[in-house]
Amino acid sequence: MASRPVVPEPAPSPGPRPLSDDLLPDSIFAPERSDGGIDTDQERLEDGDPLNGEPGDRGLDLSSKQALVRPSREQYDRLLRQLRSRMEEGCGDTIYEVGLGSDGAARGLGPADMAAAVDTVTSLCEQAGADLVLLRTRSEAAGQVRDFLIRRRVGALDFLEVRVAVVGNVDAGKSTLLGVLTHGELDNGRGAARQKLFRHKHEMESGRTSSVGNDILGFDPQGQVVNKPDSHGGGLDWTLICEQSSKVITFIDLAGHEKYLKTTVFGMTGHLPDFCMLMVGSNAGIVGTTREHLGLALALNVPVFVVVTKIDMCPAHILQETLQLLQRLLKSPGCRKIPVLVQSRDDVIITASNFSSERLCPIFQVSNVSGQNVDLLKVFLNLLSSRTSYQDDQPAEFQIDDTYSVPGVGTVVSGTTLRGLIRLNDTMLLGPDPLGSFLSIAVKSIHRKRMAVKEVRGGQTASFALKKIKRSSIRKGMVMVSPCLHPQACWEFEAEILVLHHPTTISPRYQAMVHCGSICQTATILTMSRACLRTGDKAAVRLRFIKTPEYLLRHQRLVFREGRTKAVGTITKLLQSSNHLPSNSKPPQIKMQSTKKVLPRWEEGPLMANEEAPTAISLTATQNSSQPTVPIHSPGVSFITVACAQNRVEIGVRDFPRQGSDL
Ligand SMILES: Nc1nc2c(ncn2[C@@H]2O[C@H](COP(=O)(O)OP(=O)(O)OP(=O)(O)O)[C@@H](O)[C@H]2O)c(=O)[nH]1
Repeated sequence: MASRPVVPEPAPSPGPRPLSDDLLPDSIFAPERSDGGIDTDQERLEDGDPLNGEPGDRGLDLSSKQALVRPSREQYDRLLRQLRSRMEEGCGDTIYEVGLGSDGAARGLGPADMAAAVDTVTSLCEQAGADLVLLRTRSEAAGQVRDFLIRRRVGALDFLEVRVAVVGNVDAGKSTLLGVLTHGELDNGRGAARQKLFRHKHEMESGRTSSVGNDILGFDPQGQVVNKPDSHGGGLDWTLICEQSSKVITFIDLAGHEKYLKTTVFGMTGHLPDFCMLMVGSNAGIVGTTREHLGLALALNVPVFVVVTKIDMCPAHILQETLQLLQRLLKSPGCRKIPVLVQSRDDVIITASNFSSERLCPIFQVSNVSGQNVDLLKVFLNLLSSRTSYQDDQPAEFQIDDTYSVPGVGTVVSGTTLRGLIRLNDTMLLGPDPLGSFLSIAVKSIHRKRMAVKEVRGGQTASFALKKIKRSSIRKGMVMVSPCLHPQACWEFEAEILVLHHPTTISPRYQAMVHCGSICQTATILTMSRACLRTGDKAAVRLRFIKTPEYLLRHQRLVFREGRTKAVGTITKLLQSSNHLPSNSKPPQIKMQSTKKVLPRWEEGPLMANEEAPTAISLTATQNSSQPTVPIHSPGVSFITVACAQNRVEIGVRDFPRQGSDL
């Protein structure tokens, strides 16, 4: 560790700088300041985002560029706390500027001061368990300014994870760019690079992505790409990549064609992307689903960056036209973005440092055939930080976005850990089933990106092998949560929605698909705060799922969609808890298995038999009982059959007075 300089001078702390005009790269996209285009200092402070490090430091003089040159012991400690908190905010990494202050003094440090400041930063990184990589050095009025990437050191089986959803119209070059990035080989302009990514035969034949695909790109602590395709099959060894990486970018490759829109919406909501990479073919321009995909990212508050492809084959004036159209679209009142054309490594560092503001929208221009600017995109990807910060002490929640049956392993579920920590052999509650119940389940093994691990944290994707459960019992949209959360499923909820598009009017009883996290189920509008809704209208609505109850959270974003009709919104209230059948449904066929060996008992609960004449009824189940607690085939009792443990169990449903539970 470098020695700690101790000289009593005011210690500033180089925190994230608000973007100023002179920092913006020269761009055809001059940011509009009239609509508050760039965050001012005042805005940032009002947002609760301190100008320099911790809020507690605000009253101290932390503004001098000399801060890192000769800090006192107390100042050093404060700088260390500030660095740790910035790394936490950045989910493991942060960009650190040396030689800049916010006190108005001329920028830059002389050689001796710069060397001392770098010593201090190196020492701080040692203390914080982080690696330091120089990103760039630039000359300013009073000397040099250096930008460093500081990244938390990770263990052999750990890596920082960032998810990027890849969207854009058909033929924009999405799969091709991912092939080029992850396999390190350029395209031939006729679809060679994308072949390695397609998962289905029909995709190989048609050249169209139809499913949600995952590809990974690993970076070592120095920011070098670690992906090395196998020389025989051209496949990637995910385990090797994860072992060598300090950061892994997971690309969620989504379909461009309109007929796969449902899958694309599911990818954007269910896979929880940190960022959205919108791809635009420079020759085709803003066509097809481009606007729709951009709108979806904006509706879900996912920061967007744009990659314009095929610049090798596009005449200059068409490229300019596409870029100008993009500028207009991004600056329009519906988007309110600040487009920034990225043309150099400096531009990359500036835009990456300020990208988390969600207002900035970097635009890259690349060729997958010549490889032009692909390296700039790689540098940018390495600098992206996850947006999901985690705390291990929160109760764990995991949302399931896919299920598998793996020979020799059994049932496997994949998805995203929303919060908390899940360890091997932990017991979680899996559900809800069609009756809104949750089942106790043990985690047999855990994989992150095909690599066996012992635990996963909030913000990380993972696959769990589960004990004693059939794949058919699990569906996308279910969750696994910590038992201490006492999860409840709900049939009905209230949401504030904004109608983005509808050809006519929406009124009560209208049905559409609700996408919320990995939930994807039709719901009916029961009531609305307005008589009818048209494009652009906002309303509070009450919705009811038509098939099964779901596990929802207040403040979750949702997309309400049917054909070209789209609304977005936020859940404001959860209305009904579990064990409520939908008003118009038959008793569901339950496939869930119970691992409990205890004899199921009568359970009280108000099930809605039908909406007109709600009747309190009750359920009973017997498991290999020679003396069932209820005469099973008595008149007036209807039956459904459920699987319960390894045995068939009959559940009788009949009219049953609320008070008389002593059957
Ligand atoms: N010349 C040139 N061709 C490109 C470039 N990028 C992609 N292509 C070609 O464009 C075609 C379409 O690329 P894809 O990667 O399949 O497009 P996509 O956006 O994934 O399309 P969907 O999967 O249908 O949504 C392929 O033939 C590629 O070879 C590029 O930068 N330059």
